[in-house]
Amino acid sequence: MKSGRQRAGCVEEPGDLSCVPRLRETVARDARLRHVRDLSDGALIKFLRARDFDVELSLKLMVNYHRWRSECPEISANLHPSSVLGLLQNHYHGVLRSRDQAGSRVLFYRIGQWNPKEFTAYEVFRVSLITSELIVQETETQRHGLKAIFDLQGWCFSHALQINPSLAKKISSVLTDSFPLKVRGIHLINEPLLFRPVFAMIRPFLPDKIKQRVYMHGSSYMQSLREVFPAAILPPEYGGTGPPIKDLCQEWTDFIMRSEDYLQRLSSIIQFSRFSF
Ligand SMILES: Cc1c(C)c2c(c(C)c1O)CC[C@@](C)(CCC[C@H](C)CCC[C@H](C)CCCC(C)C)O2
Repeated sequence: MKSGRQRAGCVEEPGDLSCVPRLRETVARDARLRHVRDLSDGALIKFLRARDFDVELSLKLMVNYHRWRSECPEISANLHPSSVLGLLQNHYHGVLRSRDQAGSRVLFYRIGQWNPKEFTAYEVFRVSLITSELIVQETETQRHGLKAIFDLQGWCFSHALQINPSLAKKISSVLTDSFPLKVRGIHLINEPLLFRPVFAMIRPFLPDKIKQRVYMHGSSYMQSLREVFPAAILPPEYGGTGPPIKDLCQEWTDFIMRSEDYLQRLSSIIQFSRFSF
């Protein structure tokens, strides 16, 4: 039997939107989140969708999200894109124009375009955080999560040196329980032997669920990547028939730059609040 709300046509997904006021009350009563100002439906629902409408788990995710941000000001205090424009202009990162067959957003990162003499790992991390904050606003992404392609061509010793155990921990917590996005797949391509010790540092912190979603494709990745993503959405450089990498990077950089004001607002909320954990 359909519920009243379904009949009225308000529920457009299996999750229960009546959870929103319940989460709002729980957050309002929680001392750890007393500095959180935005308790709008939109702000709460992304945490609920990320945890399949379990209020307890959504609350935990919210606490972790705010704690992570306050503990990592080097990454999250200034989300203004001007600080990472050089990376974006060097075509380090882009997002595919179309979602995959599961409705996931598909992001790609090209390590070879990161010059570690110019940008620290924290700044590189910030690029991911910026994109995550932008795509988490999309309802479809809240529902179907993201997949990331890491092209590790050009990974060298100077990159490896930047990844210390503390950063490895930050990477694993953002993948696991500190950001309201469902990570549906991490696809590593062109990974050199030199990447193994770095992944060995991150791996122990990952729960089995995420570990199982990390795929190593090696250097003959074209075939196996096309088994994961439709050729029509992949750029030709990765064996697809979609738009080329440079167009995708340009489009996403333009989108990030147009979102400057929103990102600036997000950072100031974090900068001026005092979280006490
Ligand atoms: C919300 C969210 C964030 C914020 C995010 C990622 C994903 C999937 C997210 O959902 C993936 C990338 C990461 C963790 C930033 C990584 C930054 C570092 C400095 C890049 C260096 C290269 C890594 C050593 C390559 C392997 C990483 C995978 C095992 C994730 O940032």
